[in-house]
Amino acid sequence: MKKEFDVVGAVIKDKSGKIFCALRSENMTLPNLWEFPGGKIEKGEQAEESLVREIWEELGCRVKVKNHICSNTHEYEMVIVHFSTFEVEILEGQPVLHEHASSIWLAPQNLKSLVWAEADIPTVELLMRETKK
Ligand SMILES: Nc1nc2c([nH]c(=O)n2[C@H]2C[C@H](O)[C@@H](COP(=O)(O)OP(=O)(O)OP(=O)(O)O)O2)c(=O)[nH]1
Repeated sequence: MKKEFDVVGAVIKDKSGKIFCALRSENMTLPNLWEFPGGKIEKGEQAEESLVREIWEELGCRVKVKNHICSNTHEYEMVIVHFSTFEVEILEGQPVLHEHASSIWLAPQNLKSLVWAEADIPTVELLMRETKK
């Protein structure tokens, strides 16, 4: 049986509405794919708590979790990921890459120029649709 994980991802927007996108490094699972920073929800954690912890570990900044954006399940070759994204606001600091290979701030309409982890596509499409309204 495939392993299943609950995973949270953060949609961080700057003042102009650009979104923070992070590139998974070669030594991570799903290498060289773009994602929303975050990670697996650990036992006993709420999704929001995990996201605050993961962003602190991965990007060294303090964040507040705002609204839920999207939840979906994606079956990869090796694992099944239950993925939820939330908009987060930076309270303190700026993202510094501790684990990712690279990062970029992109306007929502340009998000599709990156190659995303497959579980992230529903969030990417929703963010792109929102700006067209
Ligand atoms: N963080 C994150 N993981 C994602 C995204 N999309 C997606 O499919 N994933 C997958 C990749 C991994 O299989 C899983 C999360 O793993 P991770 O390596 O980021 O999480 P983690 O730091 O808690 O894991 P670990 O290395 O401590 O085991 O979810 C995304 O946008 N952000």
